Amino acid sequence: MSSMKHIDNIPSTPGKFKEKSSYNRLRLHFSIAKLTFWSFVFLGLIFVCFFRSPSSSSSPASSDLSRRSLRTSSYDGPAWEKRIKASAKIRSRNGISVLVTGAAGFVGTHVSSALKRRGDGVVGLDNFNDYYDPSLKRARQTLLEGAGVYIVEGDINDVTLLKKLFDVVQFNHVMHLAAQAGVRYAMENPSSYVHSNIAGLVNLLEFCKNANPQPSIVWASSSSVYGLNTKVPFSESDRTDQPASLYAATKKAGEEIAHTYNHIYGLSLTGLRFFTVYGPWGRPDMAYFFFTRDILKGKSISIFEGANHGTVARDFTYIDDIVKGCLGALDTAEKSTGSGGKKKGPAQLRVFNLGNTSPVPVSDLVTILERLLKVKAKRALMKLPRNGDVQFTHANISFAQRELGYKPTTYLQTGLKKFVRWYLSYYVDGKKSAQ
Ligand SMILES: O=C(O)[C@H]1O[C@H](OP(=O)(O)OP(=O)(O)OC[C@H]2O[C@@H](n3ccc(=O)[nH]c3=O)[C@H](O)[C@@H]2O)[C@H](O)[C@@H](O)[C@@H]1O
Repeated sequence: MSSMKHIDNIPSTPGKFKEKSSYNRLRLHFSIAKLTFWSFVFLGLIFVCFFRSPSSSSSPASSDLSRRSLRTSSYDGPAWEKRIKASAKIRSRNGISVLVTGAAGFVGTHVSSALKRRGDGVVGLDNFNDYYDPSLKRARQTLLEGAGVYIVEGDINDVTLLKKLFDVVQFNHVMHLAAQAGVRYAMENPSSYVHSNIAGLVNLLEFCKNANPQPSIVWASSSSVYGLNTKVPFSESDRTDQPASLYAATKKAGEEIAHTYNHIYGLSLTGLRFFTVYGPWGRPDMAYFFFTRDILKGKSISIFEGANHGTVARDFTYIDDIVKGCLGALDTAEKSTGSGGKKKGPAQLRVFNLGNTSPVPVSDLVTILERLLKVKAKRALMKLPRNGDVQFTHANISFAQRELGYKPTTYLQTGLKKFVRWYLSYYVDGKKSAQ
C-alpha cells in the first residue's frame, strides 16, 4: 500500500537533482517489485506445465497426444491398490494373472472378459484417448467393471505407473493390446503411431525386462505387415519388408523390437498378426462399423476398388475367434528366462497369423449389411486411395492351428449378424449417438 502511495507521488516532470535521485530510487524499487512478480508468474507457469504433463517420461510429441488423452495416471492410495488386488485375484486352479493393456479397446475388452470368465486374474490399463468416441470406451469399461475387471487409467509410456502396478501385483503375463490402430489415420497423425506403437512398446519392454520375475508377453501385431506382398495366402515366413502405411511400419518395427528384447534379455514374446477383426463393441473407425452407421443414416459409402475395377478384399475375422487365439497364445507362452535385466538362456519368440482364411470382397460385405439392416446402401465406387490400404489380405493359419489350437469357426454373415444386433441395441435402442 505504501509503495503504491510513493508511486502515485512521483512528480510527472522531475526537476531538481534531489527530486531526480529519489525518483530513481523509486524506479529501482518498482523494477525489483516487477521482476519479483514476473519471476513468480514464470515459476508458476513451469509448475502448472510440469504437473499437467501426463508423465515425466512422455515424448516431445506428447503435448498434442496428451490432449487426446482425457485423463491419465489415476493411481495411488490404498483404495486403488485394493481394487487392483481384487481384480488380479486368480479364481481357478491353473489360473494366470494378466495385465491387459488397451483393455478398454475392442479386442482388449473381449480378451479381458474371457480371461476373467475362466477364473484368471486380470487388471486393465488404458489411456482412454479420443482417437474414436471415448464414450464407447467408457461403456466397455462399465461392462468390464460389472465382470470384476478394473481398468487403471494411464499410458504405457508412464514408467512410474507401470512400476506401481507391478509393485502391487506380480503379473505372470502381459497381454499388450494398447496401440494406435487404423491404417489411414497414420497420414493425419503420424506421431501418435510412434508414441504408442514404438515408444510405448519399448517402454513396456524396458519395464518387463527389468522385472523380477519377467512376465511373458503376448502382443498385437497386424496383417498389415505383409504390405505389398503378393504371395497368397500370407504365411508367417513371407516377406514383411514392404509396409504400405506408417501404421504397418510401426507394427513391423514392433516385431523387430520384440526380437531384440528376446535376444538380449530373454523375454518370452509372442506377436499376433490380426486380420481385420470385427464384431460387437467394435471400433467405429473400421469400415464395417461406419458403413453400418452411414447406411442407416442414408449417407453414401465409398467402396474401394483396385486398378481396372479389381476387387478389394479382406480376410475379416470375428472377435470370438480372435479371443480364442489370444488365450491360446497366453496358455502356450513359455516363461521368460531372464531376471532383473539379465538373460539366463534362450527364450520363446513367436509370430502367428490370426485370420479367417476366407477373404471376402468389400462389396460383398456391404451386400450382407444391406440384408441385415434391411436398407439399401448408397454405393460410391472409388479407386483405392494411396494412403496405406492394400488390395487383398488372406491368412494361412496352419502354424497357429498347430501351436495354439486356433480354429476360426465364424462365417462373415454370422459374425455380422451378431454385430448388427449389438449395434442396433447400443445405438438405436440405447439412443446413443453414433459419431
Ligand atoms: O488386419 C489388420 O491388420 C488391420 O485391419 C484393419 O485395417 P483394414 O483391413 O484396412 O480395415 P478397414 O479400415 O475396416 O477396411 C476394410 C476394407 O474396407 C475398405 N474400405 C475402407 C474404407 C472405405 O471408406 N471404403 C472401403 O472400401 C478397405 O480398403 C479395406 O479393404 C484395422 O483398422 C487395423 O487396425 C488392423 O491392423
